[in-house]
Amino acid sequence: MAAPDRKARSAQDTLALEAGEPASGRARPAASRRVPVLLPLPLEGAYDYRLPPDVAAEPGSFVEVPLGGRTALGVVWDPPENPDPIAESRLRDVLAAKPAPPMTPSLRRFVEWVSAYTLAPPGAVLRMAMSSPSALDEPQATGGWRAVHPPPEGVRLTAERTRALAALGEQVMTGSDLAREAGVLPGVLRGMANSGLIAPALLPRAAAFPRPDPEADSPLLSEAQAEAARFLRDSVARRRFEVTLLQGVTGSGKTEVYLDAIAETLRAGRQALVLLPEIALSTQWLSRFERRFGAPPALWHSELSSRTRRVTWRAVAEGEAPVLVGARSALFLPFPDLGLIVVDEEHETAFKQEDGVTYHARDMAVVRARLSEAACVLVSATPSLESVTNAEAGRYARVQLPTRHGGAALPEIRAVDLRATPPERGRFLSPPLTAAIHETLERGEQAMLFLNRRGYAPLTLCRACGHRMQCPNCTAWLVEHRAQRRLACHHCGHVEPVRPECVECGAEHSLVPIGPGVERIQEEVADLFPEARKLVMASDTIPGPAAAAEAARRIEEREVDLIIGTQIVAKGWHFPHLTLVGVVDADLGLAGGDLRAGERTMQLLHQVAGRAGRAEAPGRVLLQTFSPDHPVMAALLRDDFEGFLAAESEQRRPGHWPPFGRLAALIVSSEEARAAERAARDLGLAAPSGDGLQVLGPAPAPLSLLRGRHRHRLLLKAERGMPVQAILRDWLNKVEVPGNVRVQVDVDPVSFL
Ligand SMILES: Nc1ncnc2c1ncn2[C@@H]1O[C@H](COP(=O)(O)OP(=O)(O)OP(=O)(O)O)[C@@H](O)[C@H]1O
Ligand SMILES: [Zn+2]
Repeated sequence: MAAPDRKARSAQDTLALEAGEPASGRARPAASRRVPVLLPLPLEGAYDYRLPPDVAAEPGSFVEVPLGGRTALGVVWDPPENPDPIAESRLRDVLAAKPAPPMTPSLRRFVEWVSAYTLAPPGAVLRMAMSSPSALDEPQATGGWRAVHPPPEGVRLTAERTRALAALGEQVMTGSDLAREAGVLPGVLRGMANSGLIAPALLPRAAAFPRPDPEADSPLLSEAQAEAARFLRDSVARRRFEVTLLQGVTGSGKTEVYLDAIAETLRAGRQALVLLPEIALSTQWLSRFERRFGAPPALWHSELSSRTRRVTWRAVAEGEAPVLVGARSALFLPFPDLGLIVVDEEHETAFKQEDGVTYHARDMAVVRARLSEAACVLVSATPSLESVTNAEAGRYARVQLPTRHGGAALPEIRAVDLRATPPERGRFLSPPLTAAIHETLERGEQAMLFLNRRGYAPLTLCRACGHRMQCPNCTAWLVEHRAQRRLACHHCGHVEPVRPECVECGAEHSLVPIGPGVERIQEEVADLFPEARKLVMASDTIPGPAAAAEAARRIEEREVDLIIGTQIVAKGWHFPHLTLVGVVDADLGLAGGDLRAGERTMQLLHQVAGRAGRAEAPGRVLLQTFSPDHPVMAALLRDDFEGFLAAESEQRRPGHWPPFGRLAALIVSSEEARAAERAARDLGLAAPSGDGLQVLGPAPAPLSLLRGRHRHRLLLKAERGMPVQAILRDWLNKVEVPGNVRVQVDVDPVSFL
């Protein structure tokens, strides 16, 4: 395998001590084979086991093996190129093979690739590919009841029993379904079973996922859409790895275009995977899919029940889930024949996983597509500089949709200069914005106010002593959530009640909220527009799919006049009656100034703006800003996303910043401040050097305390084409890090906190 070193190690070598077992194996007939088994544990590599002749397993098979004193599940891996075997006598036996389709070679290569790229142990990556261990067992048929024919003689048929037999007819039903449908108590069914009227039977295994029909209801595509769709269909039909960047203005109908590519994948009998950044909020997307294909897709995200996970995982492995829509973890599902991967809103930072195995799902989607000989489509109105650069270099194809669908115009974007027309004291909405809301509501249209901050106020300050309410576990202010009467840390979840007095100086009624969150804007709007029906959309008010669907319904059916929301309102929504978008603080994302602050702000504001005027009525957007001349604002006002990216490239290219160079971060953390600092210093002293390489830091992280851990950061910057992983591996090998310190490796970091 690529990454780990597989020095003579066996389950026994490392775990015998722990389990207190003697290191000797039982004698076995010669017909046994030696096989490497990768376990879903953070180990350096696969362990060797002996495969007894009566256990049928091949590379990819899921197997049970002894590990220390217990049994573990693993995957038979591929024989290493340079075997460095441990003694035959010390091998332990594979216990059994699981009745599940073996892991395909392409998924095994993917696990290795992700491990080598991210420096995560291969077993930690494998763990993501074994996310539903119970799916490896044969699906159990559910027990139910059938009617006995002919009914035994002399058994009394009450009205209830007759109803139950009528409800049952010729089918097999579960007891609870039957009782409900016949309107009888379970006791009635027990009596019927005792007297032989009904008998146990197995329910037929229902197809968990109906096949989406590629011809069910395809819309008439516009000329531009049809051309783009043809390009993607051809790409799918070539059955080889290709990446296409599908770039179209907001509301141009990109979704319909890639749904067409999914239809082509279905016709080819292959599977399609769609990655969405916020699957829980994608209710409009799901109903659109169902309309187009006459059946829902399979879903994959962290909130599925374990039963649904099991059924879905198994269906994917058996090729029974033709289209799967999921969060980033769906990349590790066992598709046997993946023909297409779509990454929608490819610019979204939500695709970066920050804990555990640190990977970027967009980038790994490209890798998975390559290893599966599949087409890959990256979709966005505001693509990342990474993807645009790849397209310009010819590594990706690029297809564009320059206009909105159905003749809708793009919204007009204007700045409100807060220096010239400030809000009243203690308020946050300027006169031009409130006037625009007024006009919009008068016309019976909907308005949306965007502020990317949850809660009431981001900072609570004591007027008497100047104390700022801070999280005890993090370098962060506590955010007031007035509705719940508490202060919360948005990093670790710490909450405390709002107190009448200052914790520092004891002064009473001296605490004042500083700055707005969406709750505070809602309060201001309630004051200004008491009649308007309002809806706050933030992750705490829209916690899941049901709430998102209900919010979307209320907006579509015009039960809402004014929407106040955080970044969740920027995502893909299509609200035909929404014509005004007001951005309360357009400068917000520019503070802090990490590498991509400008790009991200541009993308976010462009996406929010894109919610306005998507149907007949024209839309407009007002950006409240203190710096209307900032390049980001200027580009938004000129509607010049391309120009912005070009300028951004020119800034990053000379210094070899991504995507013109590579970055990798080391985050050193410990509950003990001194230990973290010392380890960071040692890593700094051992830092690699050379042409085209630079190490920045160590320095305390901006979030120098997070969940009670003290944090320091180092950043490796390398020119494109340098072997970053090998450099990192050498570097880490040089430094002994004590057990109470964790060093997290983040290749291609997105966050610098
Ligand atoms: N060919 C078509 N026929 C009928 N309706 C269409 C067609 N194409 C797009 N639409 C409709 O136009 C609207 C906008 O399309 P869609 O949401 O796909 O745009 P988008 O490019 O994904 O936008 P965004 O990037 O802003 O999310 C949707 O309501 C969609 O159903
Ligand atoms: Zn905290």
